[in-house]
Amino acid sequence: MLRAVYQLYGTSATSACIGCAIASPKESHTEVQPRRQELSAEFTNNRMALFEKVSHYSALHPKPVGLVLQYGTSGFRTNAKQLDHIMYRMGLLAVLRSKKTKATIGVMVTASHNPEEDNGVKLIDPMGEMVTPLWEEYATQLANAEQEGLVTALNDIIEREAVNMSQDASVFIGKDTRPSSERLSQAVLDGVSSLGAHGHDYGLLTTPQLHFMVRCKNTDGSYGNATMEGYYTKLSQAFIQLTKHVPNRTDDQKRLLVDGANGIGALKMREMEPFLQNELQVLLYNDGSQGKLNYLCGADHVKVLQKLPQGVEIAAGDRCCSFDGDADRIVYYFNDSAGKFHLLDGDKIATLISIYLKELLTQAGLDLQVAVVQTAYANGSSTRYLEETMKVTVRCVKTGVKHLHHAAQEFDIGVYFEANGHGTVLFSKAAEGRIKQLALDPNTDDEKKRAACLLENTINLINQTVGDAISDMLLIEAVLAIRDMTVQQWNAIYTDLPNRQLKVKVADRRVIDTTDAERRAVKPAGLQDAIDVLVKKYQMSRAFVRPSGTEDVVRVYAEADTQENADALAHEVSVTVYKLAGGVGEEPKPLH
Ligand SMILES: CC(=O)N[C@H]1[C@@H](OP(=O)(O)O)O[C@H](CO)[C@@H](O)[C@@H]1O
Ligand SMILES: [Mg+2]
Repeated sequence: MLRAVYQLYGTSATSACIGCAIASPKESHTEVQPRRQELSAEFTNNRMALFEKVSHYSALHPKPVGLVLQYGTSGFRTNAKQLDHIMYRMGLLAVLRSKKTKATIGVMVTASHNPEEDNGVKLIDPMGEMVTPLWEEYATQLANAEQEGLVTALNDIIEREAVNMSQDASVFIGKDTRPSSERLSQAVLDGVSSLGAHGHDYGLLTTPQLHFMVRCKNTDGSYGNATMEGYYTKLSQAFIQLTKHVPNRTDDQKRLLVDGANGIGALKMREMEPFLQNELQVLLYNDGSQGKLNYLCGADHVKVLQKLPQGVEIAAGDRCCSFDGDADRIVYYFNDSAGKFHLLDGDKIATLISIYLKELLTQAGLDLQVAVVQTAYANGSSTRYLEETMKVTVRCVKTGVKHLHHAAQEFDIGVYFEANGHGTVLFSKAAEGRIKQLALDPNTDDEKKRAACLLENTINLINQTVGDAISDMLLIEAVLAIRDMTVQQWNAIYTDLPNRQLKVKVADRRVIDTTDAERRAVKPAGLQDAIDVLVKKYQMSRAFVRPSGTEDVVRVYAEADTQENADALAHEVSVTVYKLAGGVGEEPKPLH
């Protein structure tokens, strides 16, 4: 197994020019040559000892021969049985990333809304954002190296990134409540320690909480304290500040039903409750004491099936929300007095928050641009409302939070939400500065000061690193209270176009290629033309297809003037995909 190391370093010690520790052998500075050789030998010995340790421990986390996995839309995600070697290797990669960035890196063990048997892992960069795309590629390379090639693959990354191996490293690790998460996070820790680095294990916490911790650590506490208490204190204080001036909030207004998806979000809501000092009265369902994670409950179930989760006792008009399995997504809903279900998804959340922010900015007299970032899955009515009624800039990007986050960073205030409820708000440094300055300025008039203070507390309430169900929930609750709005009034801002999402199984989903933020298919030939013909048959219609980044399926989305038409269009497009893109199994059947 160690042959690769000897091949790399055995023949010529001076060729080991990695990082800044060793000067290039091509330089001909004769005076320093002996010292350099001495250093090189020591360096080589250290590196070999390190790699021997990596090899030794990696044998305890062996890769199934031939297994190929990809760092997908949201990290690696598959059946938990296939992930032990991936976890170990992500521990190694996190150490390299930490040395490279000279900062703490996060590793989260979770498979979010996937079934309980699955698991996954994602890396968190220094400011709490998703790891940069180039390192996603490294993650895939390292994950797929066969056992005997692991050290070579590791060394390749070290060389390409000129990682200084003598730099200290620090890695934060967290996990969700899946039964496999304990063992898998231990494998991450093994990877971290086999490269001689320090891993801090937070144990159970939500994905966005780990993102928060990483950012706190790397900003020396200016974002908050990197502890659970630090997180709860920061958010609950901001929430209490925001709601304390709202007159006569009734118990009904403070009451919220929360579906915890039988996951980590439920545990953390319980922990947070005392910090909220009864300003929010949470009735927690699917808290994990009985049901299975994500099973017939949680944000994804509610959004995709457009119906209530099991296990929630809802009365007409009750305001409810669902988290997903790692609490980075949230959707709201209610049943009206006729028993009809109404969903308030990521698009409705983005709209509510944008209205609130725009109004405060006007009151504060601050000329800051608010933009909303969506994906092709955003309901057409939301885009129309935002552009035509609210006159905000709307940007459409590819599916996946990293794309939304990136686009949102371009604006003073970027509100981004996927329709499924994953999103947050980003404030540029300049925008934050101007808001804070106005709140402090003794010459600011009362109305402006009030608006600036509300904006300042809003910033503190938002987890700007990534979508966060708890933080988003508190923000929505605060906005509804401040604006004295009911969930019904919020829902009436615009009416969703009926829509349908379907999945089609094909032999190889890579035969589909898309453009225009995934709204048009450029491959296979003829597919887009066929979709265009189908779309023309219906009123107010739109449809697109794209290969999923997290499941082995092609996703179909359609919307139209009525639910029947949306269903029919989605079905017809599914059949077209099946026929033109190599469908497998039975041909899709009509929904009705
Ligand atoms: C239509 C849809 O909801 N797609 C989800 C899903 O991605 P797919 O690439 O569609 O499988 O999982 C992603 C990760 O959680 C999430 O970012 C995305 O929005
Ligand atoms: Mg999630």
